[in-house]
This record gives sequence, structure tokens and C-alpha cells, in this order.
Amino acid sequence: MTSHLSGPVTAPGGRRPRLPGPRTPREVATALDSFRDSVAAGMSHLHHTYGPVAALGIGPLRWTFLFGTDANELVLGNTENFEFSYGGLQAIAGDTALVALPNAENRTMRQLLRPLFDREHVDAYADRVLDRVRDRLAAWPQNTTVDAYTELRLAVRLASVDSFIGPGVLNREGNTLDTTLEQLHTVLNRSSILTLLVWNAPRLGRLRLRKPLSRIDRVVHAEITRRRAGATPTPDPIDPIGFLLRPGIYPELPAGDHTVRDTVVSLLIASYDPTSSALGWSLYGLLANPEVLAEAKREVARELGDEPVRAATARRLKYLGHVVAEAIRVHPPVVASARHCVKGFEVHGHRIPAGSRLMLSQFTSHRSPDSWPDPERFDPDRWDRTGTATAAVPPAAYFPYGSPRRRCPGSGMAAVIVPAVLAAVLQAGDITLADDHPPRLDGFAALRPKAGLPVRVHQPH
Ligand code: HEM
Repeated sequence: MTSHLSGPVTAPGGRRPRLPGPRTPREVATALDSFRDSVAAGMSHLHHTYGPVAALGIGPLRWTFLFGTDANELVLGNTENFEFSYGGLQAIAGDTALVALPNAENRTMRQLLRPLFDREHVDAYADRVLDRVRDRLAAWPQNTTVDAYTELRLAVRLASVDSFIGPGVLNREGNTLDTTLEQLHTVLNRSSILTLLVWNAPRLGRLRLRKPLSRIDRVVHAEITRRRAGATPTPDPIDPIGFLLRPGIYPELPAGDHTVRDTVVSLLIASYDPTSSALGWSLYGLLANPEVLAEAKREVARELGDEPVRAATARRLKYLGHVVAEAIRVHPPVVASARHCVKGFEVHGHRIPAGSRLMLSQFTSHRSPDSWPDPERFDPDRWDRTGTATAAVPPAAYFPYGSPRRRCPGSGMAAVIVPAVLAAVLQAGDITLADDHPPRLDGFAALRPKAGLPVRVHQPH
């Protein structure tokens, strides 16, 4: 195969090169149908039907899907040639958010924000999530069915608002703020080809999200004004707004309140959606595999005894860490990484011109039999580096947190929060899956079970 970076690539006569992909009305209809089912299913369809390179859409709305470790390695390993292309998130997070900034500015911004991701902040955020989760678990009535995905998602969302905007905001704004936040994610998560288009057109996204966005802006700007007037939520170990308002914090970047707004909104929306997804799929992995569940319960009892889990003690839960690693292999919260290329390049003998919008697929890569023996099997022991089952996993085969050089800055947070919440759920009592069928897939910004995760509550929670 050919996979090298080259100069500007155009077809003879300046036309875009023809790439494999649906062309006839029938092929296009089949592709659209598969995306309607779920974006994950759509990508699997393209991969199986057209091979490692497949283009979908027309003109500026065309996406080129690249499948397989060679292409992943080429794109993820050459950060300077591939910029992020998350127009949907940009619509919400704003033009100065991490996700919207070109690589060079992004690097500077990440340096500035590093203190927000240190151990003290991670533990404070995780403990807030745990408090919210325990509130929800305490309200689960015995002998009823509860949607565990939606419940845990709500807990993470509320803790994220407390942590990233301010702990008093929900009291001041009431529950409708929570509904507003969910509206923001609805457009990003709809399984349809439209989602892909919005992904490519931030202005269209902003138009559709005008109302919820103006509410969030009002809330965040009010909070910035309160901080400027001296209202500091102390003692609060997190407080990103207070941190960002320190004089001189943005020496080389567009300063001003809108940058503070963009940063906190991006932390908020980038955190709770994939984290809830990882929680939902990890809990499903536990409950659908009795021997895994039994091993996890043994670990929680052995490591924590009767002590309720906290962030600091969750770090002892190695097996639950493997459960999470395996869950986000089989069900990666972010199913695809979106990029556009600065320079043209060649891959698998196809020429991809400069400016092309690209999608790499975590979903298909994490399930490829070329990289994973028995890929559909849920096996946390793959991650046990002391055992025999695991070979070192190349980043091009497993990249739930994206590229090495522009990796998700919240991966350390997720690595503490998700096992901690699973332990809290196990400590609270017995639950089983209420539905024998595997959940159907939904979502794009974050993969979710279409009908939630109904569980039967057997012991008081
Ligand atoms: C299991 C949970 C999570 C998963 C699977 C996840 C995954 C990802 C992925 C795949 C990317 C894009 C990387 C790429 O395309 O190369 C990303 C970016 C990002 N994530 Fe996460 N994430 C998670 C949790 C979090 C948390 C808790 C935060 C905390 C605030 C966070 C903040 C961000 C931000 C700000 C970006 C944009 C980074 C940039 O543009 O440079 N994420 N995440």
C-alpha cells in the first residue's frame, strides 16, 4: 500500500480525484440508511462495502473515511498536517475553544490549562461526580427498573456544571439549565447523515442551537461577572473561571471574556457526554458478563472493604480499570476522529487532496480482527499486562482518546471517574440487566445505548 505525505494533490484538470464510495442512487440510499441506524453502523457499512478508503457527500460537504491501522498511523502520527475538524463541537464551544484552535495555538492553550488537569483537580471533580452518583443511587427504588445510563449521565452532567461553571449555578438557574444542556447535545448525537453535515458546518450548527446557546452564554457570562465582582466559590479546588480570569493567563492568545466562556463551555460539553458513554458501556460490560462482574465485586471488596469509594481509593481498582479499557474498545465513546488535511497525501494508492475532510474510525479499528483476536469478545484480561493475553497495543489500533500529540486532556479524569463510579454502583447493591438483548447503538459525538440501559434493582440503593 502507499501511504506517504506529498505535495498538493489534484486530479488532472484540477478536479478532485475519484475515490471509492456510494455513487448510484441505490448505493447512496443504502449508505444513508446505514447512517440512519447509527453513525457506527454507517462507518461499518462503508468499510465493508468500499474498503479502506471511502468518500461520502459532495463538494465541501464531502467526507473521506479512512479505515485501518496504516491510515490511522499516517494521520495520527502527523499532527502538523492534520487539523481538527469538529465543526459541530465548535458551534457550541466557540472559536477560541481548545477543539477549535489550530494545532499551534492549541498547544499554547493546553500549556496554560494544564493546572486544571492536575491530580488535585481530577480528584475534586471525581469526588463531586461520586457525590452526585450516590444521590441518584439512593433514590433507586427496590424491585423496579431504572435506566442506569440516563441516571448516571445526569449525575455526571450536574457534577460537571458544578465543577466547570460554578457550584452555585444550578441552584440559581434551576433544573431547566440541565434541559438546555441536553438540547445542545441532541443535534450532535442524532444518527443521520445530517449530523455529519452539521459536523462540517459550524454556522449551521449555531443556527439550529441558537436558543440553548444563548441561555448557556448568559449563564456563563453572569458567572464571569460575579467572579470579576469578587464572588469566589471558596473553598473550591476547581473553579476554572477564577483560574482563567487571573491576570496575564492568556498572554499569547485572544484574551477576553469570550475566551473564558469558550474554554469552560468546551470543558463542560467535552467532559460529560463521552464520560457518560464510557460509564454506560462499562456498566453494560460488567452486567452482561457474570464472571467479569464477580471478579470486579471481589476487587472492590478486597481493596475498599466497607469504605465508600473516593477518587483517591479508586486508583487501587486495577481490574475495573481493565473493564473500562475493554468497554471503550468495544464501544468507543467517540466513534470517529475528524480532521482536515493541510497538504495532500496518498494512502492505499488513492490521492487525497489538500483541504479534504477526513474521518478515522475508532469504532471499526477497535473491532478489527487484524488487531484484536476474537474482537467481539468482552475480555478485560486483554489489558492485564502481567498476564499472557496482552501484547502491546499500537495507538493506531486503539485510540479512544485520539491522537498521541493532541490527546484528550481529560483522559486522566475519565480514568479515575469511570472505575470510581462503577465501584460506587457495585457498593450500593445488586442490579441486573432488565433486557436480554444487546443495546442498539446511537449517538455520534458520544456513542450511547439507543434505549438507555434498563436495569433491575434488587437490593435497596
Ligand atoms: C471516557 C471519556 C472520554 C473520552 C473517550 C474522550 C475522548 C476524546 C477524544 C477522542 C477527543 C478528540 C481527540 C482526537 O480526535 O484526536 C477528545 C478531545 C477532548 N476532550 Fe475528551 N474524552 C473523554 C473525557 C473527557 C473529559 C472528562 C474531559 C474534561 C474536561 C475532556 C475534554 C476534552 C477536550 C477539551 C478535548 C479537545 C482537545 C483538543 O482540541 O485539543 N474529555 N476527547
